Amino acid sequence: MASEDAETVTLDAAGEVRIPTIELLTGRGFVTGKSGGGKSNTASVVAEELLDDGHPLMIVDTDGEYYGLKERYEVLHAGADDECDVQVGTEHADKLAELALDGGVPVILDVSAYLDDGGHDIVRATVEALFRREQEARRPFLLLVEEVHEFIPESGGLTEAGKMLVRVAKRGRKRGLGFCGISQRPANVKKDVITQCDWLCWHRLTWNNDTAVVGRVLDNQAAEAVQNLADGEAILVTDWDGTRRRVQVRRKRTFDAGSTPGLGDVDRPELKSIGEGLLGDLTEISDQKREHENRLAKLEADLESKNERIAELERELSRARDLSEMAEQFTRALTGDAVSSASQRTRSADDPTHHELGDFEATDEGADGDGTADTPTDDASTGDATSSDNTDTAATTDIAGTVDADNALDTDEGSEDPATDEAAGEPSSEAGEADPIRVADDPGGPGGSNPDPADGRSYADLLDMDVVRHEVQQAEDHSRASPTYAKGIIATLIDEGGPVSQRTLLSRVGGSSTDEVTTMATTLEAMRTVEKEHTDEGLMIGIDPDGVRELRETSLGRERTRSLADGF
Ligand SMILES: Nc1ncnc2c1ncn2[C@@H]1O[C@H](COP(=O)(O)OP(=O)(O)OP(=O)(O)O)[C@@H](O)[C@H]1O
Repeated sequence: MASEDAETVTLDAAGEVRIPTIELLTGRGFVTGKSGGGKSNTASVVAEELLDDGHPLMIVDTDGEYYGLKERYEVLHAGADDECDVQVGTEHADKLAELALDGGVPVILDVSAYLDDGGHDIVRATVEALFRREQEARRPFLLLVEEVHEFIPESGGLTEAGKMLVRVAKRGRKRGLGFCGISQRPANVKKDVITQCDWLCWHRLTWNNDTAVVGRVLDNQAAEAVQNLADGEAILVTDWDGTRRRVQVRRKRTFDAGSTPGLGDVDRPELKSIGEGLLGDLTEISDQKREHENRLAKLEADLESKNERIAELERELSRARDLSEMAEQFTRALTGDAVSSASQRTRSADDPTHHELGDFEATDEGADGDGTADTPTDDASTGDATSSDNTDTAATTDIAGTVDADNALDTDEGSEDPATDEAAGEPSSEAGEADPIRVADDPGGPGGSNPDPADGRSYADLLDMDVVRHEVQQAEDHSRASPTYAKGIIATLIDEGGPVSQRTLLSRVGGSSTDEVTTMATTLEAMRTVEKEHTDEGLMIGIDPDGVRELRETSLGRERTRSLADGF
């Protein structure tokens, strides 16, 4: 029966144990007793009494045993289990607090089915929301917490939920927020909280540690008495009237779910359903959360697929880079780099200072084995590609006819004036003075230009090439001269380091007349190894640098083509 006096609630069947409602709602209580002692029944009686009078409360139900209240009262059963009116998470905390405090809706926060820390999380969030909201609401409201030792243990640290409950226990009263902890092991509950309570209900306790707590909080007589209490019987201590009495709490009127194993296995009574309107707000939050989670899942899936696409594109890019690099190497091989690498090989292999005329007369191995002998026609096809090299302004040869590659390169880079380039044949006094190892500046005229200053080749270097030897051999073959006549002319031109007159050549290489020299020079000119020029001093014959360079380039080009072809 509901209390006749709205100012009090009655805990016993006889109606003699009355407690001021306000003390229950806003005070701090502690109900304890060993398993089966009757503490849950007592808590349910308190709840029934408050609900009878229309007072709201929230029960943190750790074992799913309070839903029986719904047999008589409209209580919102919120939790994780399907049997609950609504499934809630921390996102519902504010709404639960609002419904409870502003709407006056009694709530069972059933945390029995949450996994891991889920129960503590929702307790923390909801109690925090209640505490915050009570700042404004100031509505007398009782928070009942089962198995409170799990949240506020005597030893060990407090979880966030525990800290929040301690906060309510210590400061809730001023806001109208009452607190009642329930535990079967008082020894395990933080003593600060127990000793701060305004009302305490000690059911049967038998464990020494627990009765010792009774002894400390009350006295030895109580510690002795508490061990012999019957089911539902308790020592009730109330601060507001300073009394301690032995009472028999009545049996609760609503369904006793505590005596059954679980939510699903019980033959449940008809339970009062909570209004659809109340659930609407909570389910809307659930829908929003589900929508949010779906959106998040979709975004994560999109992100994953984009990451996969990025990885795929990166792989493609890497492959493209490899191909591009390959193509670049191929292009370099077909163009400049092959020339320069060939030049490098030639430079490192040849020591120009050791080129003797005897080398030049060595056995000719240069004839192409494949029958594609270098011809003047072939030479012309590559002549343009390197003709610009012929613009050296201070081309000089050293003692052995060697060109200093670096100096020549510097000079080459410094010559930007085409007019200067055209005058390349003129002797440069500066160049001659600047470098003591050079004994002959470019004298101009036939053979006066260095054939290839850029890569440091001397005439001897160039003429020692197989291709040139081949041309010289051809020249000899096409003339009636002695087999070494052409070589003799070339050797003399190299030895002299510049153009040589027809007569000088005759005296050096011998022969019946200058006509013989002229004929051979003409043949060599056709082969593009020498060039002739008629001057006041008579016919001057010199090395044809352009021709020799073209011969060389053509030969290198062929080498390159052959090596690339071999590579495929
Ligand atoms: N006031 C009471 N009068 C008669 N019997 C009672 C009373 N309180 C409890 N009981 C009996 O004791 C049983 C256990 O009660 P209750 O569930 O309240 O104990 P408890 O201390 O909460 O136990 P547990 O800690 O295991 O939940 C009840 O099912 C009931 O049979």
